[in-house]
This record gives sequence, structure tokens and C-alpha cells, in this order.
Amino acid sequence: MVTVRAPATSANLGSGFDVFGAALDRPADVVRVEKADRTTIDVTGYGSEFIPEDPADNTVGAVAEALDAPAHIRIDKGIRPSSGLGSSGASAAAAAVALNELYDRGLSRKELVPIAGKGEATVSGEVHLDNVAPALLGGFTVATGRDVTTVDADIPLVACLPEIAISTRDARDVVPAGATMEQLVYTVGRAATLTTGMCRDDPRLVGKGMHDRLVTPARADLISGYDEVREAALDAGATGVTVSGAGPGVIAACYPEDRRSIAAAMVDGFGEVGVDSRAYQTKIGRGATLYRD
Ligand SMILES: Nc1ncnc2c1ncn2[C@@H]1O[C@H](COP(=O)(O)OP(=O)(O)O)[C@@H](O)[C@H]1O
Ligand SMILES: N[C@@H](CCOP(=O)(O)O)C(=O)O
Repeated sequence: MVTVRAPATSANLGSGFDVFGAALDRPADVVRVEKADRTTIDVTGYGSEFIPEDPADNTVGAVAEALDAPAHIRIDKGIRPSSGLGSSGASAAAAAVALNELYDRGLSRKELVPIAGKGEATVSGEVHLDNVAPALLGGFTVATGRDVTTVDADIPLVACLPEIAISTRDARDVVPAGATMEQLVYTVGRAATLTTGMCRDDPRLVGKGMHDRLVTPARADLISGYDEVREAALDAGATGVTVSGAGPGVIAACYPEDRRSIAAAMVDGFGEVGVDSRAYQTKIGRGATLYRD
């Protein structure tokens, strides 16, 4: 048996739609695999009641097929599905690492990115690598086509998850079909600022780079209390706030000493509109970790 822990991830980070992603040091999924004649899946843990065990409908099924690696796959969910923390991507990434090891396929982590991406596509309807790339490689990642660049950044974060479910597939339906030259220039400037901040471990630059006028406003409209939570986080010292992934999670960049107060402020912000939520005081972390049993 092979066991792999794969982290939650926060994709887009405002200015990097479908490109930027960051691995979080918590929460995480744990996947255990054993060789079998055909793939079967058992799901336990956070939100498991909403996750199909049919290999055709679970992200790990597509990964097992892509690696020609039938197995009994046990997924212990630490990341709530449809939360904007890359829950489906984490399972796909963990399964890719575990099955690659179990069947000795010898593929590198970067070679596993498009394979895990196939798993993601079964759920979101389109291939986007900005969850599976950081879940596999760790750190801050820039996924452009099949090429991925990583930065081992040390940036404190707070991820606040409201008790709202928004599927990535639905949230992709509200993405604008195009952009003006002004929006393009604004986005490129913020994306470059964020990337510079990641390279310098500078929460102020990262926060400045999280602004987005293209995709985030449409998704923020799906999140009851978003404006209140964003203002509360900024007032508590956050350097930047945006929608995590496709939402409804909200992610804030900050300095370490402000993390606790920002987490409390974000929960209170959702509370103002009658929405329960949970905040993770976290930071950019490492990628999937293999445990040989
Ligand atoms: N291993 C998995 N983990 C989580 N969700 C999964 C998995 N396999 C399939 N799914 C489906 O994907 C949905 C969540 O994916 P999505 O809406 O993209 O949000 P997220 O990627 O943030 O979890 C779940 O409702 C479930 O139906
Ligand atoms: N770029 C994707 C990222 C989805 O992230 P998730 O954590 O919500 O699965 C998108 O914005 O659709």
C-alpha cells in the first residue's frame, strides 16, 4: 500500500486566473492505494457524502485510467469539496503520486501535472492546472499550458470558507468571454506585482497583486457577504483579499502577526450576513508527500 498527503490549494489569487496557484500547509487530503484488478474508490471525511465513488465521476478514477493503474483507492477528505481550496485537485494529485509509486511508472512530479489535470477535468469540465500544479509541486506555481514554474515562497495566508457551496463548473460559467485592453494591462501589472512579491517573500507586494477587475467581481457576486469579509480582513491588516479558486472561499495575504485577528475578522464578516464560516490560519506550503507503508 502507498499513502500520499496532498495539500489544499488556492488558485487564481486574483490576477492569475487559470494560471496562478499556491499550495497551503493546511488542510489536506490523504489517499491510500493498493493494487487491484479494477479501480474501486472509498471516500471518507469532510464532505464525503457529496463525492461520487464511481471511478467515472471521481477525479482519481481518471488518474488511475491515465496511468493504467487499477487500484483500490481510499480517499480521506480533509478539504471540503466545492470550497475553492482545490479539493478535487488535491485528490487527483495525491492519487497521481501514489499510483505512480505503486506501479513504479517512474514519472516526475512535473510529468504528473497533466495526468492529475485530466482528473480535474472530469469535475470542472475543462482542464486547468492551477490546482494540481501546486498540489503536486508545492509553493507558488505559474502554469502556462503544459509548462509550470514554481517559487518556494514563504507568505502567510488566511483562507475563510463560508457554509456555501459553489461548484467550479458553475463558477466558470460566469467568467467573462473577453477583456478590454485596459483590463488586460491592469491584470498583467497586478500579476507581475504578485509574482515579484512571491519571489521576495513580500506579503505587501503579494497583496497588491491580488487585485482583479476581470473574473473576481463576477464570482464575488456569488458569495453572500464577500464585500463585508474583504473589508473586515483589510481593516484587520490583510495586504490583499480575493476569491480563492472558484469560491466561495476567500483568501487573504498578510503578515504573520496579523493572521489570527484577520481570521477572526473574516468569520465575523460572514457572520454579519448570517453565514457560518471557518477560517484556516495557514501559509504557502509544500506539495504532495509520499509515505511508504
Ligand atoms: N476526489 C474528489 N474530491 C472532491 N470532489 C470530488 C472528487 N471527485 C469528484 N469530485 C466532485 O467534484 C466536486 C467538487 O469539485 P469543485 O466543484 O471543482 O470544487 P473543488 O475543486 O474546490 O472541490 C464535488 O462536489 C464532487 O462531486
Ligand atoms: N482556475 C480555476 C480554479 C478553480 O479552483 P477550485 O479550488 O475552486 O477548484 C477556476 O477559477 O475555475
